[in-house]
Amino acid sequence: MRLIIVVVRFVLSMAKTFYLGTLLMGLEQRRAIWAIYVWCRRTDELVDGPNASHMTPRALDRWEKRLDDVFEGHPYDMLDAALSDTVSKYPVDMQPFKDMIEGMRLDLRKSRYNNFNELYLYCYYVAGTVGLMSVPVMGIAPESKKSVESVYIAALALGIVNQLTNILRDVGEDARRGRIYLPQDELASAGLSEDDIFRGQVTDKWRSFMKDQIKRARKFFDEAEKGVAELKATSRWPVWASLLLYRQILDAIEANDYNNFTKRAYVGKAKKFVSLPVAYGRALMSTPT
Ligand SMILES: CC(C)=CCC/C(C)=C/CC/C(C)=C/CC/C(C)=C/[C@@H]1[C@@H](COP(=O)(O)OP(=O)(O)O)[C@]1(C)CC/C=C(\C)CC/C=C(\C)CCC=C(C)C
Ligand SMILES: Nc1ncnc2c1ncn2[C@@H]1O[C@H](COP(=O)(O)OP(=O)(O)OP(=O)(O)O)[C@@H](O)[C@H]1O
Ligand SMILES: [Mn+2]
Repeated sequence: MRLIIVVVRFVLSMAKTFYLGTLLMGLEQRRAIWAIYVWCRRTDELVDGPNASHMTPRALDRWEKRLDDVFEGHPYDMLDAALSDTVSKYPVDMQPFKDMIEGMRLDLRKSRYNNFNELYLYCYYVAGTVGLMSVPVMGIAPESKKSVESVYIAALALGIVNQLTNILRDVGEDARRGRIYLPQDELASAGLSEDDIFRGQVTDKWRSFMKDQIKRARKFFDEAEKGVAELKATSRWPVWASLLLYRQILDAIEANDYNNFTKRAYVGKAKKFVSLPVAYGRALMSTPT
């Protein structure tokens, strides 16, 4: 019984949903995705984790130097070694890794974004990069007729929109940390001030602003969906799973009547569970065009 509980909890948490989805992959490929995931998680923990208050640009410089060592085949610990192994087996480029570190630097010094261009750049650094890192491991289907570039554009869109969604979900939480990721110019045109965000009242102005933000995010999801079919068959399931799960957070924000100040938009366990076979079905149906 205990084992069953452990297994069910494991399956239901989000990170593990990716993991479950990767079971169709071969061991080597799954290990490679895992190694990239762990490196990303650790990089994020530097600025988001328990020791984040001690984080300095210098420490990020050291982390970047360590990345150079990993790519040169000189890992510092076992988790690094998994990434060294990955980059020796797959044509993974170092630039997106460097860009993610740059995103963490940006997050340290910046807490406002003037317009969507600036926000887009931040989302690229911290999440679009994940898409670029993953494609060389997941692989493009040999029968795909689309350009390699278009697949990367879709992967980029998925990373970016996951981050946008994360930002839309966490408006209240971020404001309590003094951070507003939403584009200032768009807030202003909607007649919203920073104080409105800090006060956190769900007004009609706020609802209307949020509707536009969600609409834009969905366009990115649509863009990303177009690319999944071009991936190798075994990679489509985890990507569909993560796409569907993240996309449903937008629905959950709507269901909360746009109260992302004090209510966390949450995809319930039942919906998550259903998403897995749905993702599986889509993975089977979506083949390269
Ligand atoms: C199969 C699959 C999804 C593979 C990707 C696995 C992988 C390497 C994930 C790394 C994710 C990570 C830890 C990134 C660090 C930066 C970060 C935290 C970004 C945010 C994720 C949200 O998680 P978080 O736990 O931080 O949430 P909280 O803030 O704590 O609430 C992000 C929003 C980004 C996640 C980005 C992706 C999963 C990109 C996925 C894109 C692809 C796999 C490309 C797919 C290819 C095509 C052609 C569509
Ligand atoms: N039901 C959900 N609805 C919306 N977002 C979720 C849900 N579950 C998880 N997430 C998001 O996905 C991210 C990754 O999930 P993950 O399972 O890695 O969480 P975690 O913080 O590592 O906690 P745990 O170790 O307990 O699983 C979470 O930080 C959260 O932002
Ligand atoms: Mn985070």
